[in-house]
Amino acid sequence: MSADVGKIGSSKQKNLKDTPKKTRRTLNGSENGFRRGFKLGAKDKRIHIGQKGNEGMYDGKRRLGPSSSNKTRKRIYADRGIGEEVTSKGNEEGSKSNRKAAFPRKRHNEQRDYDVVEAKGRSVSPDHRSMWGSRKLVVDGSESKRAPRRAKSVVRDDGVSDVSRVKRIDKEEFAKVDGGLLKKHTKSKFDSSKGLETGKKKVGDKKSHSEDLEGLDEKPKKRKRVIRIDKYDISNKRLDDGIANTDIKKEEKTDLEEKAEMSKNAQFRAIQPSPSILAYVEDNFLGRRRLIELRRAGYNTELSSPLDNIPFSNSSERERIEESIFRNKLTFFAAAKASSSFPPPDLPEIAFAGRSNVGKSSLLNALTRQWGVARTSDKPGHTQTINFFNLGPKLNLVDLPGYGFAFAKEEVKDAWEELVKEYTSTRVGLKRVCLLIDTKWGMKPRDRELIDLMERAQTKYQIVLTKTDVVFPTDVARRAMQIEESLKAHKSVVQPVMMVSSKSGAGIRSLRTVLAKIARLAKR
Ligand SMILES: Nc1nc2c(ncn2[C@@H]2O[C@H](COP(=O)(O)OP(=O)(O)OP(=O)(O)O)[C@@H](O)[C@H]2O)c(=O)[nH]1
Ligand SMILES: [Mg+2]
Repeated sequence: MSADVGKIGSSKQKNLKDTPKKTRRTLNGSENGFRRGFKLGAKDKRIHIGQKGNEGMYDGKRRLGPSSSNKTRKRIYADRGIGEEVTSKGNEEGSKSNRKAAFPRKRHNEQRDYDVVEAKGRSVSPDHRSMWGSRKLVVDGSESKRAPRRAKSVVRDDGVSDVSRVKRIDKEEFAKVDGGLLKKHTKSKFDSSKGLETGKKKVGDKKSHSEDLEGLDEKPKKRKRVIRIDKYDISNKRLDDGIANTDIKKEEKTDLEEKAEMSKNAQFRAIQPSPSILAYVEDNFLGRRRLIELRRAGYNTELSSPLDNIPFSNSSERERIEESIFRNKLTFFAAAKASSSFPPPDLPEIAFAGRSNVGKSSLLNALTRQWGVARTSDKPGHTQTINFFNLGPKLNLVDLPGYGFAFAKEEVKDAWEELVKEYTSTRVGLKRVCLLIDTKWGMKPRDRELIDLMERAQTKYQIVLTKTDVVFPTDVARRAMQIEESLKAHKSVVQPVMMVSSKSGAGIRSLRTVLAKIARLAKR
């Protein structure tokens, strides 16, 4: 019998299979010089604890008797047949020193285990319970030998997970481990999975048990594919060479783009604005300004667009506008989606063109101090038709849809652009196109396209820098200088470049003066 103690043979397995489940439980174990055994008889369903004395009893009602007084070794064998008694002589001799190391005299550790193993509310004597607290799996008689890896699969091959198995052990107080036995491990906590892992490491002769377990493992165990990554290799080559290469190329590309962008920036910074432009910027408080600076200069910063110095948009306040033509009421009278729906050119017209969101509609309102007549939005593409406004008996103002980026379909945007091109190149009575450029971003290819078109059509146009309040004064001057330089050779452009901010009101008065002059000089 002792020779069979630790062996998990296929014959044993067979026996086990043949045996009814409930009566398969004969357990034995050894620990700390104690000997305990549980034997469940086939008829009386009793577990006899201890090899010789068998003082500890476990009956069908889950009651445990007192522990073995002779303190023989305790070991649990789950694979014993009904009525079989198990000895573990080999264990006794083989590994006393190991056991000492594994189970030091720390009673408090054992005590922890006791609390966990309760048989349905009934108390179990510490000596018995302690052996359940352990999850050490002993396959061989020798504890000091390590269990083969297969032992793990043996435990799991019966289709019951480790966790549920241990739970069952708790519940029934039996170790039902095929071909193995549970042994006390003083250090183990009652963590089922952890406990089994620990046991797996410590038990068994690897070679002999691999052979023994061969029959049990009919299916070849699938090995998980392990991707080994060299922690010092930062190239990521092993994962995907292709991806790494494209990434590098992309990075190079963006680097080049950045350099180009940087060089553009550097070019812009290198621009030396003329003293006249700088003086104009300073006089009109263009660019980003502190409120305290404006206050010191005598402007009322409580007003909207304080630099325009006109508090409200009612008619009495509008009387303060220096140019009489802009005191008139601004009235919307036509919207056109196609050239066929343009109104007759009865009055001279001044149009406002530019990219979407550049501030065309806002400028119309700022010039006339009539907020909300031309609708504005922070969403590019708000104005989608050519909108005609009348400003008194002598002038019409025209708000054009923007081009470039907008929240609209490509076809729709193309249609707007075509409409703008048609209007600016063919419209009779069009006296000037104010081409608005965002001061921060400067001129874009689409702006140049329109310029080229107006040059061909000999339409007079003037550049107006908008949103000057968001950049530094020197940058406003630089941008004006840059554009003036780039358009020097153009014939239809009207100098100088105007600079405004609808928000602060800076430059609005100057623009009014220029536009009012056009109206005065225009012939019907
Ligand atoms: N900071 C600042 N923001 C401005 C200025 N002018 C307009 N804006 C803002 O810019 C956004 C666009 O203004 P719009 O007047 O609707 O621009 P738009 O050119 O008519 O735009 P589309 O009709 O889409 O072509 C709005 O949120 C305005 O408040 C300005 O001078 N300074
Ligand atoms: Mg608009």
